[in-house]
Amino acid sequence: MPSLGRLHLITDTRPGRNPLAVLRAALPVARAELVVQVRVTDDATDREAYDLARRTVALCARYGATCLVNDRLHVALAVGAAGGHVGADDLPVGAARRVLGSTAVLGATAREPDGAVEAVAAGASYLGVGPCHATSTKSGLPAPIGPAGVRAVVEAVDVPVIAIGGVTAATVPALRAAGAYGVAVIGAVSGAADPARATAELLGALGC
Ligand SMILES: Cc1ncc(COP(=O)(O)OP(=O)(O)O)c(N)n1
Ligand SMILES: Cc1ncsc1CCOP(=O)(O)O
Ligand SMILES: [Mg+2]
Repeated sequence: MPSLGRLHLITDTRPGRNPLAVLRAALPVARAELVVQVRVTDDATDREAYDLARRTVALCARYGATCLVNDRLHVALAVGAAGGHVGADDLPVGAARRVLGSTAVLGATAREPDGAVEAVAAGASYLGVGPCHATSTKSGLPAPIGPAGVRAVVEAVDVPVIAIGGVTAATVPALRAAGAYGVAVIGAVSGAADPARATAELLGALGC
């Protein structure tokens, strides 16, 4: 399996956002260091998810970036994405691994060490850990775990830990110091006035 990029950019498909424009800005800056996770709103149709994922796979291929699909693993397979990401409301990790096959990238959401160890045993190749900080991008989340919560998971597993939730360039150093391999963001890039510059700042903070 090729090495995982350290900056995960999750698409923002809420009304008024333009995920493909954001990707066109971020990809030339981050190239192979970028993992794009196609995440659509729950009310999006599979056809809408497929169309965005298909275009994202093509864009990523131009820059050597990796494309993953959130939740909808049949869409990941249909567009030839490198893999997918699942959480508590999605297919269990073991089932997701069977769907995607042994060589795919499979991310799983974890919040504490026990869940993290279980996810890795079931076949996760990286963990998305959070929310690290407060965020308004996703509702219904539990309290933030902070860098200390990230460290607890890092110490329990031997796969890359990707910190998520309210991550900005300013909060990256503490997350890296806690052992995070990389970070996943939505707002820090999609909500930025200049997404290319925001991408460069995140990469700089990650030491890439
Ligand atoms: C890298 C990364 N980490 C965590 C998540 C959250 O996944 P999940 O808990 O399934 O929530 P949704 O994103 O599906 O709403 C993620 N997507 N990516
Ligand atoms: C999908 C998800 N899962 C945990 S936090 C989060 C949202 C992250 O978005 P942002 O980077 O804008 O806080
Ligand atoms: Mg999910």
